[in-house]
Amino acid sequence: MSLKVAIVGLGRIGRGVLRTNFSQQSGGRYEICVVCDVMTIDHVAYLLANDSTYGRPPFQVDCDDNDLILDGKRIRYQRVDRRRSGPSEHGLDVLKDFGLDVLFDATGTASINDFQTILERNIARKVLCTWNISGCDISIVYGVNHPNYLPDKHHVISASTCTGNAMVPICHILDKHFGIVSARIATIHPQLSDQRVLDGYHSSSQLGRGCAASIIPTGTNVAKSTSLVLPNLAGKLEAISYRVPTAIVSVIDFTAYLAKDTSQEECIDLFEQYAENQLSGIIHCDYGAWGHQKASIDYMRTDYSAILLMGQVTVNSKRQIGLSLMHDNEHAYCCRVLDVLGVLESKATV
Ligand SMILES: NC(=O)c1ccc[n+]([C@@H]2O[C@H](COP(=O)([O-])OP(=O)(O)OC[C@H]3O[C@@H](n4cnc5c(N)ncnc54)[C@H](O)[C@@H]3O)[C@@H](O)[C@H]2O)c1
Repeated sequence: MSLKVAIVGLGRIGRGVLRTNFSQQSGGRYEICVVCDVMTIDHVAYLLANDSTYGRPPFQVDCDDNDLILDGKRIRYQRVDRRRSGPSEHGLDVLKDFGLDVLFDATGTASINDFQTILERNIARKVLCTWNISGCDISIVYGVNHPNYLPDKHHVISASTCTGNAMVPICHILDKHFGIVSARIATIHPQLSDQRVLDGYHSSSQLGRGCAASIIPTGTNVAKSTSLVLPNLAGKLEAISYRVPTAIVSVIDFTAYLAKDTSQEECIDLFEQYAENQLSGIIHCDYGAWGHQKASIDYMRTDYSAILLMGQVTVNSKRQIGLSLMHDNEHAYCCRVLDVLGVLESKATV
């Protein structure tokens, strides 16, 4: 059964999922029948065709008054604005006509009540979103807990966050084999659209600082993302994020205290085994190029949720492990969103 999907929010992630869906399979891996944003349709076409980070997409982009046209395939565009008072005014009710299986929300601005309304009004059978939303039925990190998805029980689904998708598989391995006593996670994250370009007012003072001028310490939900999927780690993780003036690819610097003794060799073997077997396509062990460590930009457009820099794996005093991870925070995340859609599709009842 091919899922009928709507994308609401055509920002970095919404456009990324649209682009990746078309790049993975001619005509699209899934049937995205309608896409929505507050922008006019010409703005969407312009941003899809011209991307400062990834360049031009590998398909032709065009539009008319109602449809985006990607390599000749029409996708209906619906202008919506959830800030207006009720569902009939904000435009989402129109989506009922599409018989949607999944409304994929990549706005970052919706509430759990918005999602409940979508389900109650039969606008879509499932909602999938791109952040940790309180009250969702399940947070899925593909590769680790996606078999736990139950179609009769889980209707509002989170695909976790980009850093959650990187951190959870690694924590899963370490906790299963050695037990994590406590850990500190530092993410070094590229600029995001929630930051100011120049110093100005923002409800978070740090995110109001000019994004190109500084390395900006800020909060991150990665500890929450991780413990939502691995509840055994609740209360054991602390995290900080630094926003840096780059466009793409995140780094995670990770230190954990383990409950059992181990060695650098044992950990390297374990990561290699997982990368080749249970977590193939999700984690990758990277040894650089000709003995040289690559730079973050070299990992742009990689599909893996987490790339382990194998030259940086350290074990001190048998119980303290240090790791460096990299991941394309947009593209790899969009690949995982499509994988989660695949899980919903495989368990969909006709
Ligand atoms: N950028 C990343 O690296 C990344 C990775 C994983 C998850 N996420 C999450 O994905 C979400 C979106 O992030 P982004 O970087 O794509 O942000 P973005 O600002 O680039 O995109 C958000 C889009 O949603 C639209 N939008 C906002 N409110 C809307 C509304 N009420 N109705 C319709 N459209 C609306 C905006 O116009 C914009 O086009 C956030 O929750 C973020 O945490 C981002």
